[in-house]
Amino acid sequence: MTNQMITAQGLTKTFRSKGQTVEAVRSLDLAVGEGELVAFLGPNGAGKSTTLRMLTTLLPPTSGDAVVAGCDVRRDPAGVRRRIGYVGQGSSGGHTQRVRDELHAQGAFYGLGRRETRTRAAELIESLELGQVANRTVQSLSGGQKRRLDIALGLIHRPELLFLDEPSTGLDPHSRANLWQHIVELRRATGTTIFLTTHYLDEADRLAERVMVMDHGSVIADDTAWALKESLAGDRVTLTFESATDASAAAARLGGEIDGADGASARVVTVTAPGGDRALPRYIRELADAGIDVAAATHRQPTLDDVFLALTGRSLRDEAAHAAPIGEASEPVAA
Ligand SMILES: Nc1ncnc2c1ncn2[C@@H]1O[C@H](COP(=O)(O)OP(=O)(O)OP(=O)(O)O)[C@@H](O)[C@H]1O
Repeated sequence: MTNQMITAQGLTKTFRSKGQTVEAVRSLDLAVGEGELVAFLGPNGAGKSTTLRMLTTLLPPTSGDAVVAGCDVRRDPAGVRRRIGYVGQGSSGGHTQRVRDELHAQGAFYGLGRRETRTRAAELIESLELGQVANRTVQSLSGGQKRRLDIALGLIHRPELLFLDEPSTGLDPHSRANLWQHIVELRRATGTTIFLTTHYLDEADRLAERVMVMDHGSVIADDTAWALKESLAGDRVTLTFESATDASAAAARLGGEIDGADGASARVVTVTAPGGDRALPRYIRELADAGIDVAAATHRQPTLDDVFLALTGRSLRDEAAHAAPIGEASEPVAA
């Protein structure tokens, strides 16, 4: 059996502020095994960062327990911190220190000896391709280089477990892809367990072995991306007809939904079907036998956004677009 790197039972965080109570995390149970790469997804305000902050001992839980890298977050926070790396949302930007010196300072902070610090910094500079900028000041780095430095800083003491809070947010697609290549390669080489939050569903889909979806402070799904899509969303087959009458007859026959009440969308029917690529020709034949001609047809595999939609009736993409800006949360009075 795999050893557990993170376990939590009933982990809860309630903020009280100006007479209001926010239940940021509600009685969360979770288990992450050694060597896993787990992505934590959810809309803004779902409670992902608060969970990470409790697991990394930056925030005391209101109730519940968690053991992280073998240490209890309440009884041995120092032990947790020694064994984990944490890369938060804020970047290392603004420092006038050189990249190499920043890594040396971090090594000293973790109590590494001078020689070990230098060896380790050199290793990370190489593996995260920071060689060309190692003698530059941190503030002169690009966004992608800064995030790679953040990860190097989080790894200097060879943690068994690395927490990354939105590692790729704000990066352009090329830098995102490059950062991920480094994360995946590091993990392959060292077997480090990685627990991360991201708003990029495609990243979680492609790279994480397990996806946890959080909403309103609770985990509402926990499985591989493939299993979630297969069990909760199904493939989407979209059929377009010459008339709304044909569309409505087809929808009734196939158990599909008409996209809109009038106009062109009233002629479009969407059917959710497992193995949609195989279902599509069958639908077309069945409708032809009933005298209904299909004008156009497409098939699309489900995404993690479809999973969230199936679970909550809301789209994660829309939520992200309409989310309140960071900083609107009121100051906590009691934790
Ligand atoms: N220090 C705080 N004081 C009061 N409320 C807080 C505090 N920190 C977080 N919250 C509230 O707790 C809830 C969860 O916030 P959290 O930052 O954990 O969400 P998140 O899922 O990480 O969101 P995002 O994706 O935007 O980072 C939100 O309603 C937030 O406003």
